[in-house]
Amino acid sequence: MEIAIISHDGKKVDMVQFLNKNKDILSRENIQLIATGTTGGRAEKAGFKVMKMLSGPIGGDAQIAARVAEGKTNMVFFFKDPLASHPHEPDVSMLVRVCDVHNVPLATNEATAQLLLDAIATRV
Ligand SMILES: O=C(CO)COP(=O)(O)O
Repeated sequence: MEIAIISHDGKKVDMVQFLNKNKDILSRENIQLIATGTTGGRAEKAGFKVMKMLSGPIGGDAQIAARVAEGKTNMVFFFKDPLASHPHEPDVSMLVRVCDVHNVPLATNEATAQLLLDAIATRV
């Protein structure tokens, strides 16, 4: 199962904490992590194996959306910062839309991501 992790700058610390908290499941052999560039770099520093795309503002969200559309990415954890504006908002909306088009689970906050991860923990 391929899980994409993405976090806006204001949520990167939360994302790393979330990853560490769920290290057991996220390090399983049948889970592959992919990430936007900067989020992926933080995850690598925390010891995770991650396939990094471009940074979000220069196309990383779009690359992950393409993988969702191609059926390669099965779940998306996108810790959005609702209190900041983002120049690449069209890419963010596009990713959300593509997840809906393809019925791919998308968590836009930590609480939802935790529920999704707990739901698959017994299956992967
Ligand atoms: O901007 C982002 C998502 O829209 C995240 O990208 P980075 O992980 O490269 O910062």
